[in-house]
Amino acid sequence: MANKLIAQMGLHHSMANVLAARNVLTAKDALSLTEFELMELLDVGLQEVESAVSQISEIACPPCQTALFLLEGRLQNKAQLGHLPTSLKGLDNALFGGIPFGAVTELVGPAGMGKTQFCLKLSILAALPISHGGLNGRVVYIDTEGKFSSKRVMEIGANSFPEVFCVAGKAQEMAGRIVVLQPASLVEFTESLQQIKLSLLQHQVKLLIIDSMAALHPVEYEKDKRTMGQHPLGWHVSFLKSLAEFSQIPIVVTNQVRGLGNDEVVRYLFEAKTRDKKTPERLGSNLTAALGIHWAHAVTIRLVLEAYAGQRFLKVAKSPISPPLAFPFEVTSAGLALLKDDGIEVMGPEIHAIRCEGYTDLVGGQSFT
Ligand SMILES: Nc1ncnc2c1ncn2[C@@H]1O[C@H](COP(=O)(O)OP(=O)(O)OP(=O)(O)O)[C@@H](O)[C@H]1O
Repeated sequence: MANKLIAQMGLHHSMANVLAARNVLTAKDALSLTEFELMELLDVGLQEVESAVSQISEIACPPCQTALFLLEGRLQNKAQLGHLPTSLKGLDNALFGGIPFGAVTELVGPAGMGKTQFCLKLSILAALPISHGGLNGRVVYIDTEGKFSSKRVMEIGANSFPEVFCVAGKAQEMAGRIVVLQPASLVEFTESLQQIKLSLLQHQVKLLIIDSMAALHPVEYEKDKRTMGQHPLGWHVSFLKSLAEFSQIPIVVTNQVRGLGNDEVVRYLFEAKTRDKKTPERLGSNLTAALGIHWAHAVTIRLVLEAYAGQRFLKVAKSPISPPLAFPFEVTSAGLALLKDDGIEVMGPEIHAIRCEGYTDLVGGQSFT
């Protein structure tokens, strides 16, 4: 509620314009200032400020409501709430439509498992015309590892949506909607995030991707977290959550895995028969998501991509609406493809690779908090 936009609150247009001109955009921006500070900043009288503050406060603090009221409201607003369909039928069914708007969704898994492939496909889906199941919007893709491949975007697009990508000029139009930022450091990444807040609304951005978040996480922190104090990505975690709420778009971030008691992020090459000696023989309970528990609590949906017995699986590991399901998948020239649309309920010990910190793990409902 603190992130509710003042522009959508029905204030008198002269007051709304003055607030916008002074960059007071959300309820939080306005209510963090005293009335006298607002008078000074906006150059208006006390009465106007009091009336605006009272209207903003009333809207920002909603009245009590019942579960029935919420249910009825949700049904009515279902179309507006929205999801970005992933084109993976089983996953979309499990998530009631796809990647939800207004929330942070995380893809976690070892290197080479397909997280970037999934992100590229999601970018295409967000850029596609609505008539083809897309969102007809722009995408901001923050590529912290320098792995973004336009060629692969074209390949996935042409193989998944030939009816769009094979029309002259359309592939270029779709690719032109994906804005790629490649920050070279955590400081640059922080600056990019601060700058895009307004652009998301102004430029019809329908999806924000950060691939990968773990690459920005300083390794020294994991070695010495007791003495280093605050989590280095603590601000980013809160900012992304509020950005998702504020912009009502889906935010997708990737995270890697590391060995327990081992600071290095695990590199796992799915095709390679020979593995790094440090990599556990079986991707078992020795792996954990590279960004720790603080991060795990901030994401609304966690999808784990992992391999077991020579097969890749996509698991819904954390979701407020879906049971823990696993879908076998492969990466094809058209991107990720599920081998089965019916998810396997993963409560038994048969599939488990990555510990999910901060909530119930898929293995036998055991909690690792
Ligand atoms: N053109 C293609 N056709 C089929 N499969 C492909 C193609 N390109 C990539 N892949 C598959 O995608 C995998 C790489 O996936 P991806 O780059 O998404 O990994 P990742 O999980 O993002 O890794 P990292 O954590 O290092 O970023 C390769 O192992 C390969 O199996």
